[in-house]
Amino acid sequence: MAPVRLPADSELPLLRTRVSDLADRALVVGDPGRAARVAELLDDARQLTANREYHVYSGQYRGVPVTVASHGVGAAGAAVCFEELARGGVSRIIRSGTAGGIQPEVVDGAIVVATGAVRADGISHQLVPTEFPAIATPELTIALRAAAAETGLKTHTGIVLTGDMFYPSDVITGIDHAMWQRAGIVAVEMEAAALFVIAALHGIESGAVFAIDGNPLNAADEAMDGYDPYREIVTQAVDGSLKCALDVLVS
Ligand SMILES: O=P(O)(O)O[C@H]1O[C@H](CO)[C@@H](O)[C@H]1O
Ligand SMILES: O=c1cc[nH]c(=O)[nH]1
Repeated sequence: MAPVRLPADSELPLLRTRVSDLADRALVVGDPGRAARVAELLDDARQLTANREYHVYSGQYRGVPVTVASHGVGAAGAAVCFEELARGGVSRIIRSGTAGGIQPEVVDGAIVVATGAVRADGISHQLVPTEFPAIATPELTIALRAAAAETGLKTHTGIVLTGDMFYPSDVITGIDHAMWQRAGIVAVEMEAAALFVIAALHGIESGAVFAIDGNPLNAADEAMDGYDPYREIVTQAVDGSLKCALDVLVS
């Protein structure tokens, strides 16, 4: 079955955006509030739609048309956003999000560029078997790493872990962060694997850059009791990673 491409005059069922209003390049973020803040950085920005967790804007960045869309928390809902953008003809998608550090040196305020993602999410296995790797487009990864280095913030590059569990249950811990630390995983988040897999299946480009908002193992806080992503040090890294994502999106 060839990847679906929708006609320009159709509307994406859940993003509720007309295909003809989409730019060729899209920045995706989890938080609708962050999408609104990114829209303020664009010229001629206009909000196309706000349906469920999906808030969609189009505008121009450095003279290049771009779309910004929020996808919410979790790979299954985010996959709807990524799939509809691809069906609508978007050919480059970059995710800019927050993530927790897994290696001891990956701490608050740093930027992480993902080379690929561990597929510990629930949706990507239903799209293609586990043996299929979740990898970012190498050219975008290299460009994101160079852009991150320019921010002056501490940056790391490597494989991230995409999981569905943010808060562990008190019955059993669902993700063995220490094991993934031993395997060299840099950071943990919840949507990148779905993006990389869906983009690969559609034959389009994808990349991801993250602001680190904590380190559950360093803090001995796998229960995430002390989680606070709204501190100034995290906001600076979020702004830095958004700028990297936009610069590479239009490069
Ligand atoms: O900051 P965003 O892009 O939402 O990304 C991260 O933050 C959320 C959890 O707080 C998850 O969506 C995770 O992937
Ligand atoms: O999934 C996530 C996102 C941000 N920070 C974390 O620790 N985990």
